[in-house]
Amino acid sequence: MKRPVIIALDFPTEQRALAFLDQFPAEMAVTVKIGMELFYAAGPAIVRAVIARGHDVFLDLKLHDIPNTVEAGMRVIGQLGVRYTTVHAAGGHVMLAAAKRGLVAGAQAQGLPAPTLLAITQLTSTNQQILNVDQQIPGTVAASAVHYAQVAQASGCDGVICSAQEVGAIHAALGPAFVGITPGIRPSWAQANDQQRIMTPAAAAKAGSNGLVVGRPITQAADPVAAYQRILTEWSGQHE
Ligand SMILES: O=C(O)c1cc(=O)[nH]c(=O)n1[C@@H]1O[C@H](COP(=O)(O)O)[C@@H](O)[C@H]1O
Repeated sequence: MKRPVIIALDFPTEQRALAFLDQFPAEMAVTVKIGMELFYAAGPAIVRAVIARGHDVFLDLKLHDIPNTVEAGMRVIGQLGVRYTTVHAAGGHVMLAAAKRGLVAGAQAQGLPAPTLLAITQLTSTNQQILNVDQQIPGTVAASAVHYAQVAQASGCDGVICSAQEVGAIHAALGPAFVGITPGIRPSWAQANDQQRIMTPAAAAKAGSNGLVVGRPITQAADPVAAYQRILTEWSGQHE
């Protein structure tokens, strides 16, 4: 299976996002994540523009609403030609199953392969205090992440978004084929920012992560292409 280093294209405008991508050699296809900031600013047009340049798109809109609304939203996302998309596992079984149904129906309507549906378990910005006090969920963050992964798998999701700190436990509980994509990645030379449950690319690879999501350590680097390649080398070096 392809193990991508997914670049989080967290920019406020289409111009800034495309100018960032212009720094990469034309023949270098990458996987980029378009999240709420860029999508709210530039809509489906930026998704199509990035795909037209030959890149894979992970559309990260983290749907969480009543099942009917999520199913309808996913039907539209399924028509865009993206490789991955996200939903919140906290929405529960009925909503997650509706998300999968909508995504598959949308892709089929366009004759496209269905995107990989990834459920958010516990955000990498969540710590023990947020879990126990704000969310009123007892136990550890890791136990909650594994639980949400079980709900996601039982509902037809293809994998989860989790911290690399939990991906080993999720694979142990649910099998290695269930995809675990891990943000909260910080090379030793980068700042943590607002992330709480972080890991280096090498440690995430050893823990069994199926793909990294990396934003600021690449997008805010003085030389983003060099930063991307440095992370790629650290990450893929551990898989050989
Ligand atoms: O769904 C995500 O991609 C996501 C889930 C999560 O638990 N934590 C997390 O950081 N992300 C996203 O991953 C990216 C991380 O960006 P940096 O912290 O700049 O590397 C952002 O676009 C976040 O929205």
